[in-house]
Amino acid sequence: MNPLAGIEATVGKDMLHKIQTSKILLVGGGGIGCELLKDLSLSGFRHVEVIDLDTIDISNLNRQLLFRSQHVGMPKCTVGCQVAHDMVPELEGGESDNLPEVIYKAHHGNVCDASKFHVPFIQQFNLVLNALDNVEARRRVNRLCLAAGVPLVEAGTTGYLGQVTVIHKPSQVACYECKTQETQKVYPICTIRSTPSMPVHTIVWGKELYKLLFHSKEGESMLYEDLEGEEPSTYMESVMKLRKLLWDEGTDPKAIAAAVEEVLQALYVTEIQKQLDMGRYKAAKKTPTPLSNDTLQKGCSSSEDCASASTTNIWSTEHCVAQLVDCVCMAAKMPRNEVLESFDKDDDMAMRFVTATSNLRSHVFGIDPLQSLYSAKGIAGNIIPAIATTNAICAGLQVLQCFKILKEQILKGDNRDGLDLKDICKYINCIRNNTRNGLYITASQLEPPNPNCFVCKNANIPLTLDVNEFTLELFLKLILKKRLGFEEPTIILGGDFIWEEGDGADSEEYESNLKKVLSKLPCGGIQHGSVVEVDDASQNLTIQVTVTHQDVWEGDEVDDNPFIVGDAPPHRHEPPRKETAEPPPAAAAAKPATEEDGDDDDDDIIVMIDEDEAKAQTENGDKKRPALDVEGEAPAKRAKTSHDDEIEVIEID
Ligand SMILES: Nc1ncnc2c1ncn2[C@@H]1O[C@H](COP(=O)(O)OP(=O)(O)OP(=O)(O)O)[C@@H](O)[C@H]1O
Ligand SMILES: [Zn+2]
Repeated sequence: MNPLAGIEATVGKDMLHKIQTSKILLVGGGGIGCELLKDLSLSGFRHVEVIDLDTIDISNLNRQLLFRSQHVGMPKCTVGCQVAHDMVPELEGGESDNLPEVIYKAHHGNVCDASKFHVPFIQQFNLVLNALDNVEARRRVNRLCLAAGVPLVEAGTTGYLGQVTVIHKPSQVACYECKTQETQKVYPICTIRSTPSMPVHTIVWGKELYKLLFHSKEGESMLYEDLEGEEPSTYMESVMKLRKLLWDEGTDPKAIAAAVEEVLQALYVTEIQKQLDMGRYKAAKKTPTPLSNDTLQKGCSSSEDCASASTTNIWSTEHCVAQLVDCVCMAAKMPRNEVLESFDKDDDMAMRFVTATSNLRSHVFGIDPLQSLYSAKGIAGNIIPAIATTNAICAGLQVLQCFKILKEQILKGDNRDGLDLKDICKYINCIRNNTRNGLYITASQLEPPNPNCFVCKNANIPLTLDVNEFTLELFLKLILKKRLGFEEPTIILGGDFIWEEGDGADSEEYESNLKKVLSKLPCGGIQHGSVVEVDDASQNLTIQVTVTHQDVWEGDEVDDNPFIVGDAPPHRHEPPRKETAEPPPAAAAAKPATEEDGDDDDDDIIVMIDEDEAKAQTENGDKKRPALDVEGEAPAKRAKTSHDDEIEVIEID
């Protein structure tokens, strides 16, 4: 019996032959990647190459079906390729002899490595499948495929939700970067500081409290207040005292324990009572209740073993107090450089600290439910558990899109540019609650490119900054690399080179420009109205940036170096205009960047904004379509488009 008879009956002889002779590149060998490898091999694909940078972790085994416990520690791509290779069905009677050899080739590395994965590499393949979990890598593959003219079948899942789409420049369809990738949830600062109402608010507060105690620069925490300033919160003095003791070497552990008790008293009793006395919570739905002195004292004198406390049970308030004392005393004993400056969900002490501190605050503010360490970790790290079934469904849908592309390639022969997938492929959504028509999987037409997309439409980028404060170094790091995804930028001003890097570049020649502010660069410098050209040969990308100079914004420290990519708002500190129905400029809520932004923790998708900005955002509504995969954030529902009425059931044609 021919093991591929089923496939042949479904797709036809010519298509099966195309499947057997095509070359496929798969980027990412994790949850979706394993499903894809299984689907591809069982469908008869004989040449598949996989790029993945990771090794197999024990936590992957529940859903990454090609891996077993003996594979833990080995590269995902190597094991995935071996297992999938052995699953490719061979035909009986030597019929497979006329077919190309079965090659499942692993590339253990980062797809952003321009020395290995470049446009000519991509051009070897009939199509590329993405099974990634982060924006940076997706952005890179998007650009490589656009430059190479190779179709990309992109997918992402978040819990029960999944999306699949096809990107192909010659087909004039939207690319991955045509829409802003929303990666941050926004909470007003005042909610976090004074009026929390949800567990996530107290967890964010706990992370900031961690920073206030352990970060080398206390000002990095949004809870920081200057003791010399106007009416600092009552806890600032005791927190600063504890910080000093922690930073001084050889402090008596008893002094630390006493100082922690003082901080707890100030945070959960004195400050709350002060706010109540000032009538702050008169109109609030729930009035906070200060922590009882009895709980504080019992917790502080507890001798429970905190390090091995349950991670799945909810700790009592007394135990939370004991945990905080234990965490701070433990940090005091550690060498300074071993205590993390900012919270990391994978650091045991940091996680115990944040669980305890946020639960005490939730208790005081009557916020339900209190969290176990395990569930607090989910919220703090914004983890939505991956669901194997969603991955399997999306991978299957990706392979169906592959069939459509390959069928079109049979019709168009070798003419890469003649391929038009606009009306062939679909944008597919997997949803948790069915549509009015009872569908859980919906498909709509691929959207056209965004005319303002600088990646696929070479649109000019407006950039607003202070040219007398911004150095070339910051321009490269914060704007070109971090914000715009350039790998090896070359900067040209009025026809002359200002900066060059990458293969064969003579960066040393331009080294002296790095520390210069933009207006003082050679060739007349970058001034108000200058048009700067930036090339990146590694991704065949050339852009033009039109610079608008704006003096350092009122109220901002020069060191914060704010900038706005996109249309600048009339004035960043202008109050929201209530009467206007006009949507805000795309970048109006852009967060001022600091140099530290480059070290952002990927898990930290929560930002704080001030009340005015928060109101402006809610009043104007969020018009963005959610990202294909927003790490850890439910893509909710796709914004309604003109195509949404054309929902259809997926079928193989
Ligand atoms: N820049 C990159 N280059 C190559 N592979 C990448 C890159 N970024 C991510 N990946 C790979 O993409 C895969 C994504 O798979 P998945 O979302 O299942 O993540 P995971 O790390 O396996 O699971 P989890 O994060 O849930 O533990 C991972 O195997 C990861 O190694
Ligand atoms: Zn685009």
